[in-house]
Amino acid sequence: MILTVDVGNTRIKASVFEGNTTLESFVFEKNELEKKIEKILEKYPKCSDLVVASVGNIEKQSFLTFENRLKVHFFTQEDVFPFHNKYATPKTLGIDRMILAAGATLQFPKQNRLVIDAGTCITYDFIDENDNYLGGAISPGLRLRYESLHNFTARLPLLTLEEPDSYVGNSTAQAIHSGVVNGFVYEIDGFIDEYRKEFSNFIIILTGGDADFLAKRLKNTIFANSNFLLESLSQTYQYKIDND
Ligand SMILES: Nc1ncnc2c1ncn2[C@@H]1O[C@H](COP(=O)(O)OP(=O)(O)O)[C@@H](O)[C@H]1O
Ligand SMILES: CC(C)(COP(=O)(O)O)[C@@H](O)C(=O)NCCC(=O)O
Ligand SMILES: [K+]
Repeated sequence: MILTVDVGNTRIKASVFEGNTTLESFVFEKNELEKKIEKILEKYPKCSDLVVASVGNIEKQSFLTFENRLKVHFFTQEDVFPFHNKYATPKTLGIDRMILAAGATLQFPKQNRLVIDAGTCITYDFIDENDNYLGGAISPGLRLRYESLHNFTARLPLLTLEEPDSYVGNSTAQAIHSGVVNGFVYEIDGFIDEYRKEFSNFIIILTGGDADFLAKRLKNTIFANSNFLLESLSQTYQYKIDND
């Protein structure tokens, strides 16, 4: 039994796995890290490994306190991954993106794959059918768009996610919702269309905190799985054990 932990820039997500089966998933804030992990381990004392991917400001040291109870593995760019990394700056590639790419490679062998993670940022990651990780894109996520409109202007209010009435927003609030939500959807559909011009066939995996909201709004059909990063973390860890 293993406990996987994904430290994003907004929240921490965790899942307990028995083999490939997810037993339970959790979401919590950064200041609750230790307390929540303690609780999970109390409930699942059979966890033998704690596996972490962090792009947030929580470092390896925060997990060392658990080392006397179980094996702790904190993924870094130095680990073995099941793809050939063609990124020009592999040392600065987000570990979350590497885990997503690894999960896509292991779960969907020998095909082109595009992974879209709609979290704090939207990240796009493309792995071709020969398992070359090519790169992708990073853009502001849904909440980040609402917040930056407010933070970097004098007159725009801070709004929370709402379905726009139309793409022609007829008030300040509706114009913001249209710009953020429709812009978000158009961007993703636009990227997918662009990839289609170059690669005739590829599967698309959509994940992240906004995946479910997005999935029904995209014109492209996609496979949405909000737990894909944690599932990938469990599979990549297994891959590491088998290939180290
Ligand atoms: N309770 C919540 N708190 C914060 N963000 C949330 C919540 N529920 C949904 N979201 C959405 O999830 C996105 C963040 O996704 P998440 O996958 O948690 O990010 P990260 O992995 O970067 O921490 C935000 O853009 C926001 O719209
Ligand atoms: C792009 C990210 C900030 C996304 O973080 P997230 O939205 O998952 O919290 C993260 O993957 C990161 O810090 N990447 C480093 C730069 C890169 O991947 O090239
Ligand atoms: K992301």
